Amino acid sequence: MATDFKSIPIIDIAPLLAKWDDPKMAQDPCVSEIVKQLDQACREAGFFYVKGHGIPETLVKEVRNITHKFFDLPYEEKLKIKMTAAAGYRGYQRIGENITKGVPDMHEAIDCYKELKQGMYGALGKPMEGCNQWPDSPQNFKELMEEYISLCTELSRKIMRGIALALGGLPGEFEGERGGDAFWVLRLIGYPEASTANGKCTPENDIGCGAHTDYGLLTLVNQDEDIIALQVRNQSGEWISAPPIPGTFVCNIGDMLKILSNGLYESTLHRVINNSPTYRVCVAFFYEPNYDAAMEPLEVCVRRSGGTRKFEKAVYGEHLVSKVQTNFVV
Ligand SMILES: N=C(N)NCCCC[C@H](N)C(=O)O
Ligand SMILES: O=C(O)CCC(=O)C(=O)O
Ligand SMILES: [Fe+2]
Repeated sequence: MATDFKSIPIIDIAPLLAKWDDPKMAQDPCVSEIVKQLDQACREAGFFYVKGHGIPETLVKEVRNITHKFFDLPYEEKLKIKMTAAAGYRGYQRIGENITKGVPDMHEAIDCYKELKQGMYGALGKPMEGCNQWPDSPQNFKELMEEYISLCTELSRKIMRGIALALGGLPGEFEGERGGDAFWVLRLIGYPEASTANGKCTPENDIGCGAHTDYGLLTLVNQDEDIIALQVRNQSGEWISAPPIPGTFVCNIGDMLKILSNGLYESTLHRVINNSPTYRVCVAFFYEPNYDAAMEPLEVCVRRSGGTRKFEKAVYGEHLVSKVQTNFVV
């Protein structure tokens, strides 16, 4: 968010996806063009839309539809998969349960995380250990989400190869020890329609999700069509809308990429306000580093940003746990 951007750029990443695996991808002129666009978007806004991402639109929609169906169920039914600390913070949370800067958010959600093998990361992994809780109804929920997670993981990995080049690194910069066993988070979120008085929506009353940054590397936002609710903060503090654009994901940078890039890219503040008369669903996929990866500024980024290391080492899993434990008072 280093500028006063007024809108969020759209990047067609199809040529990057076609060459993601090519040892000479960095020399390819079509890839270079996309890398340039990614670099500019990440420096200026920390947010961009991707089109040409290759995930079938039918699946993208179906994931939102089935999420609507789940949130339409009676409360008691949803409570069958209630999120608890003992379940590794996985499962359903009611409206107001997630807290941002001390204020309850007006959303309900199901949180899912990559499953960690018991004891795999010792004390570091313990708070997040547990099995994802999937509802029995609607049918096929788990299967659909698992397919979606797998496609989003692949897509994110390929976009991160473009971002690695944008930072002046090698394509595999975010693989291996940093991201070769990437952690992920999936949040299925429901934002109630704005409350109405005399048939009119009361503007700016309820914050669906308070201003925050995301925690990892890259977020892919799949939001309901026809409702404008996601807002991104620019340098002067204006809130710029990120309206839904069919066939795209909204992508944004997380805290770990801010560290890795030595602040060349920032994790931009954003929030959600659903002022529409319609219930809104968003499916957010968070692509993260390896759970136990220690993040520090890449050499090339330190050089490119004046030679001073701006951030201390941070372990991704520690960052996640500290966030999760302040989001929920369970
Ligand atoms: N994994 C992510 N990014 N989750 C987004 C939740 C943001 C709200 C949360 N209460 C917070 O304050 O972070
Ligand atoms: O609902 C949205 O559009 C975005 C949600 C979000 O920012 C988050 O869950 O981190
Ligand atoms: Fe977010």
